[in-house]
Amino acid sequence: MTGKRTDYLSWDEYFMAVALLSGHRSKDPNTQVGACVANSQNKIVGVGYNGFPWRCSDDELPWAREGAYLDTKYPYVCHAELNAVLNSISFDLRDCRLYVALFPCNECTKVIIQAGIREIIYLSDKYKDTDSVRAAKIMLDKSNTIYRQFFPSRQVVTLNFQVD
Ligand SMILES: Nc1nc(=O)n([C@H]2C[C@H](O)[C@@H](COP(=O)(O)O)O2)cc1CO
Ligand SMILES: [Zn+2]
Repeated sequence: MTGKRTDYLSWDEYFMAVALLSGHRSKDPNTQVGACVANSQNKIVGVGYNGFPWRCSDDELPWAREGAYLDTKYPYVCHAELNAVLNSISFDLRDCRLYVALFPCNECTKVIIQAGIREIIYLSDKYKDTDSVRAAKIMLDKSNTIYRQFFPSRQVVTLNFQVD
């Protein structure tokens, strides 16, 4: 009997929680996505969330989902996965895992594969019926990149700023 805590976070829970926490930085009013890249030593090497590019003001670009293409967020927003890869401390993410709240789109999938990431762990696949996600899965299958949905054994992780 070591007295060790038993309810500590698993690695999967920990990295997914970091991804979700990062998503809380997103200004997107509809979908907040966070991503976290972990290496084979279980060290975090990059995090990101969906947002507009550097120096492109959140107050000037639109967050709309509908309307003329240029008046929506879609042409401008950087996806969480892209930011996590670009923010990472190493250019070479060979054998890393990417934790992300939402299944990657086809464009991020290209970046993920080219960076050397070998496994994607995701929570939601809410856009699975889109051609973007279909194309993503075609590329992931062909490149032998593993993807698996994460089914947590707990529903909530609470953060309390009040510590004693
Ligand atoms: N995997 C993803 N990572 C992301 O960061 N996003 C971002 C782009 C948008 O800012 C938002 C999706 O907006 P909506 O279409 O659900 O209102 O999430 C979207 C996807 C979906 O492919
Ligand atoms: Zn994407």
